[in-house]
Amino acid sequence: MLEFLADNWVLVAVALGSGLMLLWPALTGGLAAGVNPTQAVQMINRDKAVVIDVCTPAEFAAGHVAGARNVPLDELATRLPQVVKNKATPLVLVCASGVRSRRAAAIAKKLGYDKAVSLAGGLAAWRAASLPVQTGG
Ligand SMILES: O=S(=O)([O-])[S-]
Repeated sequence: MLEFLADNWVLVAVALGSGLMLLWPALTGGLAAGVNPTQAVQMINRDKAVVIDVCTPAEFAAGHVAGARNVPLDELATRLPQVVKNKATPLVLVCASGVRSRRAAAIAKKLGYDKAVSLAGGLAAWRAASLPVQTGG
């Protein structure tokens, strides 16, 4: 165990870091920071929310929230209305760690998607919560 920690201190540091990032929204407060993975799952299951991954296609192929659609951030404004026609649809925006998805949620709201939220902590938080991740385009 100790040997594992010593050999894999980078992994340990990343795990601690992502743990802190999970806490961060709670500390900084509010929905502006986005929803946590549990809240996102509830939105998906209960409200039939659509998950939009705003990463690049390469990042998306390497791993994404199961069932997510890929609309890279720089194409969001033009492509989102084609991908999700009904603006009343709840959206969960996801990226690697929550920075781009926050911007994406703001863009989606401006486009009229009032129920757009960002997954705080991004795919890292999703993985940390042991939720399903898919690979491939
Ligand atoms: O995915 S990220 O924009 O948070 S680095």
